Amino acid sequence: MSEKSSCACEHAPIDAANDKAAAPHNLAKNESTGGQDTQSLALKIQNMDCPTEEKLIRLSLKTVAGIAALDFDLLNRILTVHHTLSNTDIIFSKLKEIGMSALPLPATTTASATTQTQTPSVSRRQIITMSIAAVAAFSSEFLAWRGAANDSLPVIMTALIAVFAGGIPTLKKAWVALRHLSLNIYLLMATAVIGAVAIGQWPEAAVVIVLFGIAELIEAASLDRARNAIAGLMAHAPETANTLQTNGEWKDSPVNEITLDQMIRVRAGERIALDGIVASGHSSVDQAAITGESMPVEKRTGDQVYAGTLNQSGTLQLRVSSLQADTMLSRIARSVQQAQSQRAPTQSLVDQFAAYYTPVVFVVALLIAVLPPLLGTNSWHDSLYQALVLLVIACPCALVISTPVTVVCGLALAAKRGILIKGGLYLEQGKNLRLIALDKTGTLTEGKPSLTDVIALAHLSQAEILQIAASLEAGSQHPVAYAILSRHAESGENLMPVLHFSSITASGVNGEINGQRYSLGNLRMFESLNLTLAPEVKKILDENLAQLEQQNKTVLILADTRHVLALLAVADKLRVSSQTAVRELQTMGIDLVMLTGDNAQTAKAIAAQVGISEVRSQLLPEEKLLAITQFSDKQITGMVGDGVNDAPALARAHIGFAMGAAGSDTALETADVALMQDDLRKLPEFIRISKQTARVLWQNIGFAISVKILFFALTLTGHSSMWMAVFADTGTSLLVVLNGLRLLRYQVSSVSETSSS
Ligand SMILES: Nc1ncnc2c1ncn2[C@@H]1O[C@H](COP(=O)(O)OP(=O)(O)OP(=O)(O)O)[C@@H](O)[C@H]1O
Ligand SMILES: [Cu+]
Repeated sequence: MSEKSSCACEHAPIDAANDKAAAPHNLAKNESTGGQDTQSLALKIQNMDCPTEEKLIRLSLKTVAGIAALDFDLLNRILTVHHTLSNTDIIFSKLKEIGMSALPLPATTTASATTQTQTPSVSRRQIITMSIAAVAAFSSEFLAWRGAANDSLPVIMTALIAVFAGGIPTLKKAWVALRHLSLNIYLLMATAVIGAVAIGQWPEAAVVIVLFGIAELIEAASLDRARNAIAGLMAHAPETANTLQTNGEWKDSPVNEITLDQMIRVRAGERIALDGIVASGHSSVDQAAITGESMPVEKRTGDQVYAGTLNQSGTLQLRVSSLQADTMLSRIARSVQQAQSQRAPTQSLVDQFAAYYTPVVFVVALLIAVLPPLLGTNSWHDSLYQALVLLVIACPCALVISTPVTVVCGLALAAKRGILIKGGLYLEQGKNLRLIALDKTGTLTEGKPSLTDVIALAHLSQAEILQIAASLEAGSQHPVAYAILSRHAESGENLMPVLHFSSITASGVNGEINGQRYSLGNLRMFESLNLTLAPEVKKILDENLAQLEQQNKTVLILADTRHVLALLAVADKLRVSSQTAVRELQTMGIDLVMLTGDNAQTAKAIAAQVGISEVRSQLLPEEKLLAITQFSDKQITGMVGDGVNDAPALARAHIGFAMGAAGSDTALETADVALMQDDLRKLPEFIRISKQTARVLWQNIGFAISVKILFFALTLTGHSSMWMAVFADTGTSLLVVLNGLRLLRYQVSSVSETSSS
């Protein structure tokens, strides 16, 4: 065998490198195509189930010039071909050659493909023919056991029926593999069966191939379940919605025909079909499908509601705010789907192991077949038989299949709980987190501060101060601006026009109102103005500043070009859940550090309230980034933020968590792990899911390897038979898949949940 024999079975490990290149973000331009625009063709391949088929497809498409990369999503049976071809017919004919029929999918709807109900992998016909094969195979074995010769006519006849009814798909796939000089489980099976026949072991041949066929069917059926774990996330949104027609009547229409800004009506007890803004009505909505949060949320006019969530009490009229493919629910499904097509580290490890394991066993089998008879220590017949048994256990199937199934189930479990993980890598790394840096505003606190004090230090009245401050803040997105603007809105006054507005990150805002230049911001900003203050003003300013900070408030200074005009103070509330989360994380042995742009006094006070001892305050965004860089050089570091102006720090951390992702697109996109709910307790929950996934992963790997070792030993000492090996091999595959699926039912019970409910 050529270089291909190094990747004998299943998941072709040589392709691990290609997979990196095929990751969607690296694809925009492909070097090998000289910068030409690469197009993507998404194909649904109904009979692409198993990693072996991935290998075959790669081999067969490798020869086509103009194909840049291949993306495999085996679980959803979607192959994405990135190419520069003007005519894609060649792809279809190449696939046909290896017995695969491909159906093109519109490139943008790969996500909604998950929403379609999948045709089950195992048809009724397959079950019936397999049953016939099973009966025939066991009759053959039975006849032989009752004393008929292994190569007597009735035994051969029943064995042949078994092979024809149950073995044809296996033999066919083996033939394709042979033609492409690739060694896979089907070829091994076929070799074993033909070998058995050659040495006159007809019943053995029949039983082996039928057992293998049955196991393949069961495995396909259980993979369906893993597949549905993700499709199940999408099953929640209804396919039709009650929409307002132009003639004023309400009519049910299919969701994919509904356009933006159309009005839809959702009655109590119905699921919402599309994302929208409540236009009228009042109800409580169960948002578990999106946030994993079990408590219903009150919704009234102006509130955002999501597709897939359950309207519990009143009728709601909504203005549709996103099309079916763009709903939060679709984006979650798409994100999980993308996550699972990227290989997790353990998977690459396992693939690498498989790359060595199989050829080694193959060589050993060869030696066992040839050496003892040549040395005269064993007969040709027995040696050949032993070698064939070894071939059966040469297949690392169980090992290779268990990892992706387990990871997918872990991802699906987390998604169900409102934790969106962007790749198996983060799921695996979660358990290794040693330090987590937390942003203060919007992460530990609610991020919705309210204005508590307005202290005039010059000639302006409180109302005038508020009006100037609010006008300046109108152009800012900062939570502080929100506090000032919402207080101003209550006064009913108008905002004044601002010229030359600028907003300085982590400092404040400035601009010109009625010909006068003003600035509003923290002490840093004020000091940069370099005002010379009269000693008595300076004294009053310092006293007030100290006093407000003593009360743990964030203080802003309003000044014009010559005078300090006022102090404004805002205070933010700690989230109730933060304290519990902090305690849980500390119990897990994780160090916590609070990073904030706010003043030292307030920062320290908030940290003390939640129980965090290490605080870094008055940080600029680049200083936050620097801190994260230092932390992550030393240990596995996580960073939690809202994703708005801490995106670089989130990206630098090993795992960047964004809070409240259901409300913010940036958060959803920048984070490695998006917590859909504004609840820090999702963090320990994520770590627990990560630990449980790792546990199942290693159980599976340990189990699969032990069975292999056991059979290796049994075979070398002449204690195993071929059907035992098949049984062990396929049985192991099955058990590891089922063990992986168990994750879906894992109860992520947490201390905080039981104590707070
Ligand atoms: N638009 C603004 N108006 C007034 N002051 C501002 C504005 N933006 C920032 N500041 C001041 O700069 C400080 C630092 O801001 P920054 O956004 O870095 O951190 P933060 O929101 O206070 O806290 P965290 O870093 O925990 O999110 C704020 O505490 C506030 O005093
Ligand atoms: Cu295999």
